[in-house]
Amino acid sequence: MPADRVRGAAYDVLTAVREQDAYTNLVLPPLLRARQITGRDAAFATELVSGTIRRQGLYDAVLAANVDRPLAKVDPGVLDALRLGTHQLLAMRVPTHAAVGTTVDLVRRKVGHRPSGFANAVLRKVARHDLDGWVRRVAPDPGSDPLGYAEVAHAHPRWVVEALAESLGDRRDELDALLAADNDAPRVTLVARPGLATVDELVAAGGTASRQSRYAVTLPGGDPAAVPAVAEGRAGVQDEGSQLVATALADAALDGTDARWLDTCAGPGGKAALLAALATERGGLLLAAELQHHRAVLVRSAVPRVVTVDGTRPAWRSGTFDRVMVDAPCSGLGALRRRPEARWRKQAADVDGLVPLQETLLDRALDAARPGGVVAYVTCSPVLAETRGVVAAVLARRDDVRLDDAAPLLPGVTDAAGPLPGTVQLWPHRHGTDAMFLALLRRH
Ligand SMILES: C[S@@+](CC[C@H](N)C(=O)[O-])C[C@H]1O[C@@H](n2cnc3c(N)ncnc32)[C@H](O)[C@@H]1O
Repeated sequence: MPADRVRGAAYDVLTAVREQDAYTNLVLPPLLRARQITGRDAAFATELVSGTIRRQGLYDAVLAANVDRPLAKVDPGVLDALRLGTHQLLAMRVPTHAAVGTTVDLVRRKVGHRPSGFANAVLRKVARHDLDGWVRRVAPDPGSDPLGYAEVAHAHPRWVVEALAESLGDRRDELDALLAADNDAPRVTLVARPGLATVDELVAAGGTASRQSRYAVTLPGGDPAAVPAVAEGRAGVQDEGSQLVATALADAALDGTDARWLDTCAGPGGKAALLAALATERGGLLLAAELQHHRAVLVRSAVPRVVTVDGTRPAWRSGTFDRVMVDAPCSGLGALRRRPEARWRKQAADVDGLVPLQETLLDRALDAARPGGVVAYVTCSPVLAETRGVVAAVLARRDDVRLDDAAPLLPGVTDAAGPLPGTVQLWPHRHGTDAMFLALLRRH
């Protein structure tokens, strides 16, 4: 059983996420390093924190059924500890005596002696049923209220359930699988940056080559920074979907020059690093642009030419680039696996606010492309307003652009038709990737 300092670390991350709006992915790794929590203990802490936050909506419904007052009246620190205990009981196969005993200890150490009896009583009640048993008790009937069931059983806010259901279109029967995939920890996937590292090198370091991206290798676990190619910046950690959309842009057929590439929304630089390596192999050059200076600085570690500019008011001449990537700021509803707290923080109104920016960024990116040049419009969201809506709106007001067929540019990928002909939509439950959307547009 991991020592209590592991659960103490998990509790402290939950506190930072709740009190300071911190991001799990930014807070957890340095905290584990600072407390010298490594190996299996680090993996346990990561699953404890991420799983607890992802499923918070469900765990709160379970706890509400076992507490005799509204959860809002429970001390927030005690509630965090109860959520951690509930995740261990219902999803981590920690024996009841260990999950309950360590949570009661945690409450005593972090909050005080008084609420420890309460925590003990509540968790003993939670331990009476398994996860499925609790879902049957606290979620609406899936037959009569499928979206209400999905909201509670898979712990997603209602508006997210509705947006994802809509984005599945005529495959709405996959909703449960999609939402369940959002609750799984994503595999750690590496990219072998072309010309700098090889897939064979990463396989020799213990990874498994993927059949979808020709540069992707998945790791069985452990710390990716321990792989020498990653430590040296020749390889990186990158979702396979991100690799696929970047290579699709690089592989699109092009007549004429192929030397000037642009990434208009480059920070923190994952796709820019891959595109820069591919451009360099062909004797070309990538210009990476990013609005926020601190994110532009991150891009610089892997890309030589980086500028801090607003992609809606570009500093480059129109009609000059052969290939352009617009990886637009988006709701991120396709990457919920990776950002445990994101689903609870975002609002439906965020999408409405993003769409005009996405349209303008795509418009300016099309201006930047030369006649015959190709533009990839990418989101890590499958929400139709951000994908189909943006592309259709921009196509409707321009007569110098057409939509290319992107599907043949992802030869290892099947069953990924997007919401407009020729577009691609990847899915966590079908492809094991983030739900990346890709449209390839061509200037003429
Ligand atoms: C989805 S992220 C890009 C991720 C990046 N391509 C990668 O693979 O690492 C979108 C980025 O667009 C940037 N951004 C937002 N508005 C922008 C604008 N008007 N011009 C340029 N970049 C912008 C955000 O700061 C953010 O870094």
